[in-house]
Amino acid sequence: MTEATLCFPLRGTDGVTPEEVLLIEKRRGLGEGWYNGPGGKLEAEETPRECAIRETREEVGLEVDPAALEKAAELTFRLDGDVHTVCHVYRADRFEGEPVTTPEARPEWFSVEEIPYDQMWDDDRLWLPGVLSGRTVVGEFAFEGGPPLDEADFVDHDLGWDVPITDGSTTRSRG
Ligand SMILES: COc1nc(N)nc2c1ncn2[C@H]1C[C@H](O)[C@@H](COP(=O)(O)OP(=O)(O)OP(=O)(O)O)O1
Repeated sequence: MTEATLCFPLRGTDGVTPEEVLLIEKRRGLGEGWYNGPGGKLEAEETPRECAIRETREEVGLEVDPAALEKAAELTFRLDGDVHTVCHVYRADRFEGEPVTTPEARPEWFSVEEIPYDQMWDDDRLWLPGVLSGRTVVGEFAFEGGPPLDEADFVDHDLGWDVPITDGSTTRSRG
């Protein structure tokens, strides 16, 4: 089982819903060629928050303000019945720097009204709109026909909205 993060930097957050979200076109690894948030796998001894901040720095060069990093979702992705990845999802409305392309990712700002769901993981259209509107969600998603996960079929899901979510690792003692 892999533990991973996603971070969604937001612009224009004066109202309830932000105007824009920074996505990356993933240039290598799982989900290559699709849009997603910056993110990746937890390293040894790293908390999910530390991972989200590090991955956003490494993938697009933005320095997220830790005080503005808000956990929005905890998503479990199953492949052929087994837990494949637990993913901690964050919103961030304060950060420094301008996004840059790196070997891992090409960043692009999108209006929240024009997110390219047809070029993203199949599950994203089910939870990302709620996350961008400030809600919390715990979700479980079933894929079949892998590995790899990004060649499997999305077959089922279960979502719990507006629930309290913890901000620690699901498998490690440090939070
Ligand atoms: C199954 O549905 C998924 N949906 C979304 N939106 N994101 C997903 C899904 N499954 C995995 N992810 C995310 C979780 C991670 O942020 C990335 C995969 O990261 P990767 O395996 O490339 O991890 P890195 O640490 O960046 O890679 P390196 O090992 O190359 O450093 O996808």
